[in-house]
Amino acid sequence: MEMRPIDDIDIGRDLTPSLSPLAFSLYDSSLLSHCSACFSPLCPPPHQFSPLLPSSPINSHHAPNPSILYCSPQCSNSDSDLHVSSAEYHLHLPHQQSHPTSCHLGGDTSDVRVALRLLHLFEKFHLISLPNERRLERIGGLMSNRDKLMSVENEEDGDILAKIRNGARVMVSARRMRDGLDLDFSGDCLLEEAVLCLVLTNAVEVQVNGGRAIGIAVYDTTFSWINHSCSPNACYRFSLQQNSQGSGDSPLWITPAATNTFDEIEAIHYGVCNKGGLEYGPRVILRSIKVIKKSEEVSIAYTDLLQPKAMRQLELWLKYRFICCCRQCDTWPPTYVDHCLQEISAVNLDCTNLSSDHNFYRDEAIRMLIDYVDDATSEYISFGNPESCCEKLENLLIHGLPDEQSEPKENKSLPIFRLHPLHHLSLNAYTILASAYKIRASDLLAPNPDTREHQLEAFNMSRTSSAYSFLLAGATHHLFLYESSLIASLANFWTSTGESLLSLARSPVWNFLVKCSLIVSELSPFPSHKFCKCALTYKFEANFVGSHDQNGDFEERSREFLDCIKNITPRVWSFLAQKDCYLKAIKDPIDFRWIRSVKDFKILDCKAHVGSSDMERIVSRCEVQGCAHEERVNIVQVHLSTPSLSDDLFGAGHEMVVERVD
Ligand SMILES: C[S@@+](CC[C@H](N)C(=O)[O-])C[C@H]1O[C@@H](n2cnc3c(N)ncnc32)[C@H](O)[C@@H]1O
Repeated sequence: MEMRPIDDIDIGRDLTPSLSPLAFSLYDSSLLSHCSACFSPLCPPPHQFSPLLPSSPINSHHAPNPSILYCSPQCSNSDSDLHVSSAEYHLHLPHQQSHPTSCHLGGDTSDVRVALRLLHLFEKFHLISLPNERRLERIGGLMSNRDKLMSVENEEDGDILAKIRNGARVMVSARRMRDGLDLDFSGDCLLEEAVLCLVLTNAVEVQVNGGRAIGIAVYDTTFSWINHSCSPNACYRFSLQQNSQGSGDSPLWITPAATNTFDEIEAIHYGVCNKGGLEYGPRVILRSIKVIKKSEEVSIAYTDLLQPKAMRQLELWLKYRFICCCRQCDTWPPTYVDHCLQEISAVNLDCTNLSSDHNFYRDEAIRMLIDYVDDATSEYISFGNPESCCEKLENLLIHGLPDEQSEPKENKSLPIFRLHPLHHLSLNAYTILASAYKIRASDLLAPNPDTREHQLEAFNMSRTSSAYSFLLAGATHHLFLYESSLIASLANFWTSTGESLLSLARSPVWNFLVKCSLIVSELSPFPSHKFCKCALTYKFEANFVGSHDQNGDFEERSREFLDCIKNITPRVWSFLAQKDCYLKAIKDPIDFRWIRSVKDFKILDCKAHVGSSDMERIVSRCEVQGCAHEERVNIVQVHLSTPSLSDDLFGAGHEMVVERVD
């Protein structure tokens, strides 16, 4: 099945009203911090409410070891019945180790909890018709993809199969406990497996506050029949407001299209499933991000588009078992964006002598770089040490892989590989660094909020955090110029950057720095505390929220926004970047024209960064490499000098390896 528009669609239009979920659940990590019914953050006890069990009073926050919590009696009232009748109540979480259902689930249980809730819904609407296995490929119109997900071709497939099998057995146990049946069960779990596969195939992550994912939800066929593309023409956002379906909602602009008769027959279930949406929980709204012709398919991204092609393809295969053949994936040589996201620099690579060894070392280096970034990130996420995480990531960004990581093979010295600022690992690093510096700032202030010294240090960390946000947005902005579907991530990054800058300018230290003339004069009139939001955001909301003419002067607003960014960047960047070695080396966080693949390498663009004789060397080296290998060649923009921190880290010293097939 797929979805198509009912008419030609402009860019920036809501294509659906806000759609209610069929089932949803928080990730285990958010269960004690967010309400399980409305997903809003929980206040500290006693303003937390346990599920209402058949015999318990409504404010039963003293219930022993509840697995889920609500923010209000109303939320508890709405969801408790489903929690109990779906048998989710009988599914215990890993922290409740003694329970028979807990030992089978190693990781997060949200998939299993959503599957239990969906199974209950399907039974309620009589959508399950056992023992016909064919029916388990699609339930209520939603594809389970069971056959593909449960077939094993390699080791990773085996892990997924085990996860599905274990999850299905846990579901059976929970349902049998609910029904008072013997837990010693030896039958099959076909139905539970199919519903769990259906969740893996159709669930989307629910993101709040521009990016943080706190749970998953499954929507009806209007949303779930939309296929994936790595260059999608639509994106989606969530609304956590209760009863948000109202007069401001867009009408439905999309309709199903079937590719075979079986699917057409299944579409009969479409209406049934559509009536099963819950009246609470995260709602989803689809929006066009490109002009879409009536004959075109509507597509969204199932994966993070800021990953290079190989990673996107691997993720899509592991999660959904299809090979994406979209325009972005089918292009060879890879698109400019894919070049940028995947290629690494080799500092000491002698490019007159490129051999297959270098490709081998390069692949090894990529693996080591990924492991290194993972290790550094887990210092922060798993071990609560943001300082060590910052140190490791910045070391990597500045110096490349540390020496001990790249041991020489057979007495040959290895090329030193370095990430350039648009590589997907650099983008990951900026995200983590922005968050880690922010946490370090608040950790520093927590015990000593009034000490001027601590305030200043915390302010410096906050400004470094803002700078990394800015750099992430600027780098993504550059990629967006070549791939417009990156708009959804980009919008989130600019929003976080704006919020981070405004909170910096509202901090008490800002006024102190202004008084001491420590803030450069161009910045002192920054309209800090007057606004809690960007003035353009106010304008945008006034024009577009609730308006059916959403396309109105969208383009003009976008231009205004870009002008604003270009205007403030020179004034703001040097101030933000001044406390950080890596950031200081980046002259302009939104202008990355100096990173060019040879294909569109323009001498004029680079003259600003290197002298003309250097320029000639670059071009001639590229030509030499281009002629030297006929099939697959590495073209290296020559590293002109060993970069040092006092140099422009990426300007004169930058190089980038670009692969192409002649
Ligand atoms: C959420 S469903 C999308 C609707 C689905 N086509 C259907 O018929 O119900 C996700 C599944 O659709 C298929 N799919 C989605 N996008 C695809 C693509 N670009 N190429 C091939 N299969 C795709 C995969 O089987 C995937 O597991």
